[in-house]
Amino acid sequence: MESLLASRSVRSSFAAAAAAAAGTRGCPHRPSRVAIFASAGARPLRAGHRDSILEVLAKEDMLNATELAQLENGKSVNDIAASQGIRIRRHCRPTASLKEIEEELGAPRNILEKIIWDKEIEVAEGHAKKPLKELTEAASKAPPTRDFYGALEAAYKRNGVPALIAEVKKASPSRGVLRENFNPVEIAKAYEKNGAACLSILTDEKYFQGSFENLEKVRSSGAKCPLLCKEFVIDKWQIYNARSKGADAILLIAAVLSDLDIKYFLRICEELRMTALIEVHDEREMERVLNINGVKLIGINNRSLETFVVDTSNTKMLLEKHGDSIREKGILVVGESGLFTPDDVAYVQSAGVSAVLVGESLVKQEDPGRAISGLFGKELLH
Ligand SMILES: O=P(O)(O)OC[C@@H](O)[C@@H](O)c1c[nH]c2ccccc12
Repeated sequence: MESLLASRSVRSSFAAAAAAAAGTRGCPHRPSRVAIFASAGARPLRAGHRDSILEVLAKEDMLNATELAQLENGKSVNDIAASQGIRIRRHCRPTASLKEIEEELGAPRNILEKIIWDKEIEVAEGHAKKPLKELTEAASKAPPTRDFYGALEAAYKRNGVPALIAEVKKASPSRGVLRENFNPVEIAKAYEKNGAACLSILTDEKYFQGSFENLEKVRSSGAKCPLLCKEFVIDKWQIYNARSKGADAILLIAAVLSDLDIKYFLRICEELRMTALIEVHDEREMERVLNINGVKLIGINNRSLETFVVDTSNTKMLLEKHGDSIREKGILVVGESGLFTPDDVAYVQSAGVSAVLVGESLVKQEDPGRAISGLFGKELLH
């Protein structure tokens, strides 16, 4: 499997084969991806069909790791995910109507699956508007990244309380609109002034009322903190897009991504010098992620993205079990969601987190900057 991830050599040999296949020349970008997706979800592809699609996709550098494995082994993307305990399915049909998708897979099982099904369509549209090649060029010209991991580590040492990743978040599917009068740059500046180590910018529009425009605005406003792009990443296109708009770090959600995709996306992050925050929610996801080399930052989400239930004891439970191997590997842990009081912060700190990711309890207050000292019970120093 590891050889699949040697993406450059795999891709260049595929690309050479594809270049020889005159019939594929000039093949429009989107239909080729659609062709694979049309049969990627549930059924393996016929060998001949598979090989020609593989050539086209490889030529255009459009495969993610799990798709490549699926094409090579004849296993469906959803089978590969399910074998790792992933409950979120892909429809792999970005041009189909919701009705057609639901005829095949039934209704989405939960909100996270719904978000991902919409994201598949959004990403396909993004590909069509801005080919990957354009984005990789833009990403290579973006100003250098800031050290997200280093900023968290330093802030924890400096303040003796978990470093703060303060989230610029207008709304969420579980809580609705959190702040009517929402100015992302003002909020980001207030967070920074009051000691946030890093900022998290929600970019999902449909469910969180975020945007890449917000990310760009905060980056160009003179904010110095490293920025996390808070997205539902399912495709490397999104990582290059985030980098080209100034992100220093990106969220990867283990409930959504197969091991192979996490490994592949980690490589891309490394290449772009970005930090990956890998989010887990349960025991199985934690075990999977701890078996992946190169993971430096793990977020434990106290909120289930499938049921919205928030339970901070989740962080404690997972760290009681895995704290030793996490420390051995030098991984920093971020406690995510549902933190409102100094007691909440102290609780996750005693469980072993070095950083916290907080949105609602800050953004809902009149002055989100001042809310920081309320959350920690003291002022944070820069
Ligand atoms: O607003 P809260 O409860 O403080 O949570 C912030 C952050 O943890 C939450 O927004 C979050 C954590 N993981 C996510 C994944 C996608 C979207 C949002 C999230």
